[in-house]
Amino acid sequence: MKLFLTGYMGSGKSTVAEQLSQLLNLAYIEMDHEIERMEELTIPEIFEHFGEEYFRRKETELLKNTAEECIISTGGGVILKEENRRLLKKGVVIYLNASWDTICERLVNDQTRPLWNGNDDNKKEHFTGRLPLYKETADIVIDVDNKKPEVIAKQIVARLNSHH
Ligand SMILES: Nc1ncnc2c1ncn2[C@@H]1O[C@H](COP(=O)(O)OP(=O)(O)OP(=O)(O)O)[C@@H](O)[C@H]1O
Ligand SMILES: O=C(O)C1=C[C@@H](O)[C@@H](O)[C@H](O)C1
Ligand SMILES: [Mg+2]
Repeated sequence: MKLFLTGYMGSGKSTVAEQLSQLLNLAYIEMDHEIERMEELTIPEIFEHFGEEYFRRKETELLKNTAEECIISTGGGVILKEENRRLLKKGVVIYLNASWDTICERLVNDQTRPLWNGNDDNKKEHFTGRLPLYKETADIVIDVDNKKPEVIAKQIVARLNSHH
């Protein structure tokens, strides 16, 4: 079983992947970290030197090479490419649905996400524009506002048990 965690920047994919990995005793892969490790550069550096298109190609390559039995914490933009959305269908896609207010609270001082920039209107448009893609790709939707990571992980396990 391949479990993909999806959601906007700051929705908690990386945090929840770790909790879920303990509960299910499954290894987890953090796509952003893997790409940073392979490229020997940070994400802001990759975007700065090679551009977003290059980063997106690396994401697709990595998606094609993920192991069968694991949890994959995806990058927030993985749902942008049609090809990626098709690759996600090979596993169970769990969308962490966070509200705009929650995302803003969590990312208020964040400097590590190159696409979290501009004024509030730009950011909100970016967030809103992606929501249909997260929804369309999801097998399971988990609302994450005001929940602790361990609660979210337990809810995911419960939903997986009732998911066929
Ligand atoms: N359930 C939660 N409750 C409170 N804070 C949380 C929760 N989940 C994550 N956070 C905090 O929110 C921030 C973003 O979380 P995280 O890095 O896991 O998000 P992400 O979805 O992996 O983002 P990205 O797509 O940019 O990698 C972190 O500071 C994390 O500690
Ligand atoms: O939402 C996005 O497009 C991104 C999210 C992060 O996880 C990183 O993959 C990168 O900063 C791009
Ligand atoms: Mg992350």
